[in-house]
Amino acid sequence: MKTAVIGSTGYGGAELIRLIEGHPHLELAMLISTSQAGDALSQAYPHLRHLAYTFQELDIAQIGQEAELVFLATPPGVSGELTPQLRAQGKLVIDLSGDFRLKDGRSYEDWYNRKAAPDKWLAEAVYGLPEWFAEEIRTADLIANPGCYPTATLLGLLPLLQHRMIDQRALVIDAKSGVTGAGRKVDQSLLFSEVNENLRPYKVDGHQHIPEIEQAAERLAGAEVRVRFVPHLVPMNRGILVSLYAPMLHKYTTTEVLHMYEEVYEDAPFVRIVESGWPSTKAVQGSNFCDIGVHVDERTGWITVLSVIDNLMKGAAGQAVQNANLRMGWAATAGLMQSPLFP
Ligand SMILES: NC(=O)C1=CN([C@@H]2O[C@H](COP(=O)(O)OP(=O)(O)OC[C@H]3O[C@@H](n4cnc5c(N)ncnc54)[C@H](OP(=O)(O)O)[C@@H]3O)[C@@H](O)[C@H]2O)C=CC1
Ligand SMILES: CC(=O)N[C@@H](CCC(=O)OP(=O)(O)O)C(=O)O
Repeated sequence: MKTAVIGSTGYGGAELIRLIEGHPHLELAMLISTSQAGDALSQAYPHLRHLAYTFQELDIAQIGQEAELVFLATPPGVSGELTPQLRAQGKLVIDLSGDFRLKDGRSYEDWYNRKAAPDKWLAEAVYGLPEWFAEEIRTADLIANPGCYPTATLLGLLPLLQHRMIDQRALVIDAKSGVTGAGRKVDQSLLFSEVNENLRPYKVDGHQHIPEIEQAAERLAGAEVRVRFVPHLVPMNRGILVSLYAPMLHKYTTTEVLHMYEEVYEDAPFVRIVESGWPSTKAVQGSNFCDIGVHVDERTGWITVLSVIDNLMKGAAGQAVQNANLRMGWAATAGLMQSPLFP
């Protein structure tokens, strides 16, 4: 299937190129760059110098002629503009940004502080978390790939809500991300000297992924969900660790809850339940896996869920390819079964 990547000089774009190159059914037809059109791919990404591609201008009409599937790996606000034009050309669109994840345009405007896409397109978009919303994704023409933090959080949280095991109004989510989560843009706060040997919270007073987490959680809970979410920046390249804490509604043992998770994710090839030891970001690095561990503290009646992903894989490009596989009826694992990179 002929594929275009818009935003191909960014980290998400580079990961998409790597995955599409190794995919049995996807073919890289166009690499779009608004800043480096005419340059060789190897100028932006020397590690891909074996691939003889040149970046092309953003030209919607040409994409219309040369590609069937378009991945948008662009900053917020861009796909809201481009997607209606691409859909008008009949293209299948998978958007890695937050532009189509929230159904309520006013909520997007509040949290992202920019104009939302038109309601018509927000209504058409399907939230692309394949483990939970596969039926809708199979027939979708516009897939809103989830955010990195929401992916790690929801894969850990939704089984508990589905089984009514926790108080959904008292969820505490402590999240930590590697620096590639912020993209390849130049930013003083992301300099080596500011990030290295440092651990710092950010957006403590409100992160744009809060409404996304609550929106998906409410679908499973059937009731209002409120989360207290605080992200932290960690001096490493890739990886997200989410630690989620909630009071349990009844008494369960860790073994019982682990068994429940095993059943829920029995047919999910990318979710690995960690039964002994604890999840760690290195164990999923470079892969599309999400590792989940749980612990019930019988003394306090609280559960801790620990969930890890590689933000650029299951948190972005890997999940986008997983959505393409599902939408096209290919094997869920097509082009995605790379083992994690270790050490
Ligand atoms: N990094 C991560 O872990 C995750 C990122 N995301 C989301 O995915 C999207 C991409 O993220 P990421 O790759 O990290 O970001 P980057 O900043 O690394 O790359 C974004 C790319 O978008 C292109 N771009 C910028 N402005 C425009 C424009 N006006 N029109 C078209 N293209 C433009 C640029 O490429 P060029 O100059 O070549 O056009 C740029 O390289 C973002 O929305 C992000 O929030 C989601 C989950 C995880
Ligand atoms: C480390 C870091 O800065 N991470 C980013 C993740 C951005 C992202 O994925 O945001 P959208 O897709 O919702 O735009 C952040 O916390 O804002």
